[in-house]
Order: sequence, then structure tokens, then C-alpha cells
Amino acid sequence: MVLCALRQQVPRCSSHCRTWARLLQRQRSSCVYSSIHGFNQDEIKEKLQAFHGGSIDLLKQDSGIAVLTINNPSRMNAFSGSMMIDLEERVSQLENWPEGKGLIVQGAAETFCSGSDLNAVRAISNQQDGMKMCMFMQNALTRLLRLPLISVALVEGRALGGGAELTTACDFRLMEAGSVIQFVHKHMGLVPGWGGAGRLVHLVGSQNALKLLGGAVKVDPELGVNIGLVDGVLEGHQKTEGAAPLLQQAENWLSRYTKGPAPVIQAVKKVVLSGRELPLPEALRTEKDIFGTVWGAPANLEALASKSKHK
Ligand SMILES: CC[C@@H](C(=O)O)C(=O)SCCNC(=O)CCNC(=O)[C@H](O)C(C)(C)COP(=O)(O)OP(=O)(O)OC[C@H]1O[C@@H](n2cnc3c(N)ncnc32)[C@H](O)[C@@H]1OP(=O)(O)O
Repeated sequence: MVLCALRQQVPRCSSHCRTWARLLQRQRSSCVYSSIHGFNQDEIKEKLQAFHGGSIDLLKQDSGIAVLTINNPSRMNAFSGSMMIDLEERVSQLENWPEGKGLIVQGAAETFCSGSDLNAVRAISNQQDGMKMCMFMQNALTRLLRLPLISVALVEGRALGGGAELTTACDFRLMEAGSVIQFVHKHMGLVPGWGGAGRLVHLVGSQNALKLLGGAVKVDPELGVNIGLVDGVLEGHQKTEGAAPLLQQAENWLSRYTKGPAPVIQAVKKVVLSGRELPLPEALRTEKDIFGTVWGAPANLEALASKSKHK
């Protein structure tokens, strides 16, 4: 219906213009929850703001690869309330980055993230606030996964609870030798609430997801690779002499997918995203729209002019 309204506003617009209106509309509907689900973002933000500490830091690099750092070392990078708000703001900044191609999500001080800050969790342990926090984080992490950037979680040390869920909101996961991903929710009398269960099933299948959640299994790099959760293992730079710093290793790993012009890399991510999330007929129509943005565009014309061969 909103799309119809958009079309009515631009009746004489070219088909290219309509394509963009549709893409824009899709980007806006990136959230899972809005007011029609009884979700009031400002209300929960006000509540979360009371639990401060730590930060989510964003570094956009000229290479088109950004680094998002979960930074709360005194609590093993647990998410305070203000960090949840930070995350949402950083995602907004990344949604508006035309030069962007890739994203690395890492933790500060040699560990990934130990989930929600338990001090905040204790303070908002009532049902209503828990639901609001859950909807806020599902929205933020869904938008993170839907960014038109190829994203990778760089897991060093531990990714526990919400930290494990965060890894599933990236396209890829890299683990340092000796690191652990663990959905500890069962031990906390919980199940994932940041969308981690749904995404985990997509990544490893329902049998493996049931084992990981039901057993709160410690996933080491070997198990992670075997079940398809983990896409690469990095050498521990402190234990292996001569190994490059982890972030450098992750950038090298990602660069094979981010080589090329930003509009093309973003289009690659968008077609995969639509195939991953939409029913086939709609995915095909979206693919056509995205194809329309690269066909005849500078990178395409340049490649045609260079008569390149793919040997
Ligand atoms: C909805 C909830 C769910 C979700 O969001 O999906 C969650 O995420 S719930 C949180 C799940 N995480 C945990 O339960 C982690 C609990 N912590 C630990 O198991 C351990 O602290 C550790 C992460 C394995 C690290 O152990 P160790 O190396 O021995 O260090 P310390 O235990 O001394 O930790 C250092 C320091 O950090 C504090 N810390 C760690 N995690 C959290 C956390 N999630 N929230 C708040 N604080 C945390 C820990 O208390 C220590 O602080 P001090 O005691 O002040 O030194």
C-alpha cells in the first residue's frame, strides 16, 4: 500500500526512478517491528539510555571496508543499553554510505562480546521491557544483516549469548584459533531473542541449531567449520609467530569479495539478500530491479569496452 502511494506521487517518473522508489521503500521496511506491532522506538531508547557504559565505534576506511568495534572491555564487551542505541545509530550511518563495500564486526581488547550487560538485564527483567529490548535489537540486527555491504564477524576470544547472536547477523564468520561461540541462553533460562535462533537455523539447519541451543554447545573453530557456521579460521597472532594482526587477516580474507566498484559489490549483496529472504517470484522481480541499476552503468560499460577475457 505504501508502495502504491509512492507510485502515485511519481506518476510521470521514468522506470529507473520507479525502481529506485521501490528499492528505497524496501530499505525503509528493513525493520521487523514498527508502530503497527505496538513498538515505540523512542520509548525503549529512553529506557536503554539509563544503562550506560561502553560504546560501538565505527571506522569507515577509504578501502570501502568499515570496522565496527564493540567496545566495553571491563565487561568483556557486554552490551549496555547505550551501546544498543549506539549500534542502531552506526547501522543508520552504514545504510547511508555510497562508497561502502564491506564491514568487519569485531570486539575490543581481544574478545568478541559476552552478550547483554547482565546489570541491565537484571534491571529490565520484567516481561514488558524485555520484549521491547528484544524488538529493538531484532530491528537493529536485521538492518545490520540487510546492509548492502558484505559483512564478516571477526570472533576473537568469546562470543556468548547475545554476542553469539550478533555473529549470525553478519554474512560470514571468521574465528581465531582458540576462540569460542556459545549460545549460553539455555543456561540463563532463556532462548535467543535478538533473532539469533531464526538466523542460526538458516545457517546450519534445524538439527544443528537444536544441538547448539539445546546443549549450549561451545563451538570451537573446527566444529564451526564442520557445521557451516564458520567460514574461515585465522591464526592466533599472539601464539603463531609471524602471523599478521587478526584485523589485517580478516581484511585480507574479505578483500576477495570486496574487490571492484562499490555499486557492483552492493548489487551482489542485494541480489543474494533478496534470494535469501524473499519468495522466489518476488526475489526474481527484485533481481531484475537491481540488475537495472548496474546494466549500462560505468563499471559495465568499462568492462565491455576493455573486451575482458575471463581465463
Ligand atoms: C537476553 C539475554 C541474552 C541475550 O542478550 O541474548 C544474553 O546475552 S545474557 C548474557 C550472556 N552472557 C553471560 O552470561 C556472560 C557471563 N560472564 C561470563 O561467563 C564470564 O564473565 C566470561 C565472559 C566467560 C569471562 O570470564 P573471565 O575471563 O573469568 O572474566 P570475568 O568473569 O572476571 O569477567 C570480567 C568482568 O566482565 C564482567 N562481565 C562479563 N560478562 C558480562 C556480562 N554479560 N554482563 C556484565 N558484566 C559482564 C564480569 O562480571 C567481570 O566484571 P568484574 O567482576 O567487575 O571484574
